[in-house]
Amino acid sequence: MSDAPVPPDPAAAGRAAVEARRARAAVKEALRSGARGPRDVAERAWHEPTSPEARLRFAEYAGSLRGFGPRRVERLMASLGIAQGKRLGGLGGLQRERVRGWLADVDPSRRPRLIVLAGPTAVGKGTVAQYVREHFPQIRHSVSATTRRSRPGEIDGVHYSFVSDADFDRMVDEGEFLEHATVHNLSRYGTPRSSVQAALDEGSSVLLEIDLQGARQVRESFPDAVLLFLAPPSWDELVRRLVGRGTEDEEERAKRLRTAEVELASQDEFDATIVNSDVAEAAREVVQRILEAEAADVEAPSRR
Ligand SMILES: Nc1ncnc2c1ncn2[C@@H]1O[C@H](COP(=O)(O)OP(=O)(O)OP(=O)(O)O)[C@@H](O)[C@H]1O
Ligand SMILES: Nc1nc2c(ncn2[C@@H]2O[C@H](COP(=O)(O)O)[C@@H](O)[C@H]2O)c(=O)[nH]1
Repeated sequence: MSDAPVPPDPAAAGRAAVEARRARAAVKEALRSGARGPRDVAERAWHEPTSPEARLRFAEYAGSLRGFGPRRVERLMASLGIAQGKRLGGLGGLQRERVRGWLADVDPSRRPRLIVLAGPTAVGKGTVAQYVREHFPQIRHSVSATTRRSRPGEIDGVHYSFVSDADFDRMVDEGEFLEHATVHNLSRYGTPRSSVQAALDEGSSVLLEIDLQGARQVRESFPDAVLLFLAPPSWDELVRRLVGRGTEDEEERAKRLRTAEVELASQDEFDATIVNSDVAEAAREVVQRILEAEAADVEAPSRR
């Protein structure tokens, strides 16, 4: 094979540029229509430097907000010390802090919430949460720590932080968990306090996919958290999903189903039950509940 440099493909570059413009236009339209809030867009830009949000010019971003004409955008940029042409993803640390301060005034109509998604084993919590992750990037997801071994395909730091028993003990002792529990009498799981608090402070709601014991602990320490219970269409379907997933042996499946009976009996403790017959529909219902909760009670002081 030759080592000669591959000549650029102008047609492919042109197509990519058109696609990128389209993606930025979609973000602006979402801001204009109110489908996405300005805080969500800014945080996404800062967390994902290659995203369309990051490539959006600040002037276009601010200009997409209701009530922000060119003169107002110009004044805003001058007051925040942002030069013309600057992209959202290119803002420095100080500029980001100033933008966050401004957003706190401009978007006071939404309050970030802690959302618990619980439900029996294999009901589809992970599948629904993954759908939310892919289609509704404004909602953040907590990555739990666990002492269980990773399954094939699971990535440390993405699906879970896989830790030893000793590390888990240390994290408990140092108060690093917002809640933690031994689940199915097998392994320990815990929600990291600092990353969840950081996301809330940045104005994003955070979804916790945790068990019933964890849900109860969250309700104690965050009385304004929203607790959603994901239920199966039927018991038989739940068993089919657990067996079909094929990640547990017979003995562990039996343990999980025993926990599932207890969890199904606890639905009344939750703010809402969502039946997972169809993944996309269940995910949309979860997001709908989150948006409603963010918009509710904004005048009420946080009880946290
Ligand atoms: N609506 C659905 N219809 C059919 N199958 C589904 C649906 N939702 C999820 N599943 C399937 O059910 C199985 C279990 O899903 P998943 O692993 O997401 O459950 P879970 O609630 O996160 O389980 P656990 O609590 O044990 O971790 C998977 O094989 C998944 O593909
Ligand atoms: N209390 C908590 N429960 C958690 C947390 N992370 C996950 N879980 C729950 O554990 C079971 C089993 O999960 P699996 O990945 O081993 O199948 C499931 O119900 C999860 O929701 C957590 O941080 N705290």
